[in-house]
Amino acid sequence: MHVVVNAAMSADGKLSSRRREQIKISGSEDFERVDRLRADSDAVMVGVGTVLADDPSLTVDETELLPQSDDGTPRQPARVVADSRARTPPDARIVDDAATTYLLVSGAAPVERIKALSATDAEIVTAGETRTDLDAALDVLEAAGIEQLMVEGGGELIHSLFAADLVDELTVFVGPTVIGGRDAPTLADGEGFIDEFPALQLDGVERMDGGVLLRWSVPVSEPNS
Ligand SMILES: NC(=O)C1=CN([C@@H]2O[C@H](COP(=O)(O)OP(=O)(O)OC[C@H]3O[C@@H](n4cnc5c(N)ncnc54)[C@H](O)[C@@H]3O)[C@@H](O)[C@H]2O)C=CC1
Ligand SMILES: Nc1nc(O)c(N)c(N[C@@H]2O[C@H](COP(=O)(O)O)[C@@H](O)[C@H]2O)n1
Repeated sequence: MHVVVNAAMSADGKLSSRRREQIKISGSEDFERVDRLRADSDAVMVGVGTVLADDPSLTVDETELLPQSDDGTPRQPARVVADSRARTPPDARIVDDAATTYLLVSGAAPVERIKALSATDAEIVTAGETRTDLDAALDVLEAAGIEQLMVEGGGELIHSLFAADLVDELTVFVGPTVIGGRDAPTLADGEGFIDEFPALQLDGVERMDGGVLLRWSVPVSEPNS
């Protein structure tokens, strides 16, 4: 599986405000690029923090970019939520019938939450005891035919993916604004690294929407000899 993390951040590295409300950082050119990246991916993933904050649909707007299903309708990429305790609301847009949705829960998810979500069309994948085991869960997705996985955030999930060495590419739009706030989400939150910081290779820099798009890849780490 190829994992591409994509996000938009302010010039000071924030994904949204301290109120955790979605902020429009990208301009039209970047949003069109994101739409194409979604269309080129087999699935689009977020953490449940993003679902609770933004209620995203994660669908492709330009449906001409999509392949056709057997019934002739455009086939949207699947949606994926890392959701250890099954906190996704059953009426969230991400579990509507626009696309297949996988909810990656852990063994700690309360039975009544799982029951409520089982009434939606979402497929529930259990991996990990108290927190979603991303390595194991991504293996399940790969077995289901997901070869390119796009991850849109937020900062907790992105940190965990780097910590588990699961990221292949990182694209970041850095927009022309300052959000500030010590508690505002950043590109990689979680506990943070104190050594063995993930290394990146810069593959491209492009001016866009008054900001800049940075394309990074994650070099394959050499096994210890
Ligand atoms: N500017 C941008 O491109 C984007 C901004 N955002 C913003 O990010 C914020 C949400 O980000 P966060 O609060 O960091 O939440 P998040 O979206 O990263 O979700 C974190 C949650 O995912 C669940 N989870 C399950 N397994 C996990 C694992 N192994 N590792 C980490 N988390 C796991 C946990 O419940 C955890 O609390 C919102 O304010 C949203 O607007 C989100 C996506 C894109
Ligand atoms: N790429 C990008 N640029 C911005 O300026 C943003 N605010 C975001 N936010 C993320 O986009 C997702 C919303 O998806 P839908 O449009 O509802 O499909 C969600 O994950 C936001 O946090 N992204």
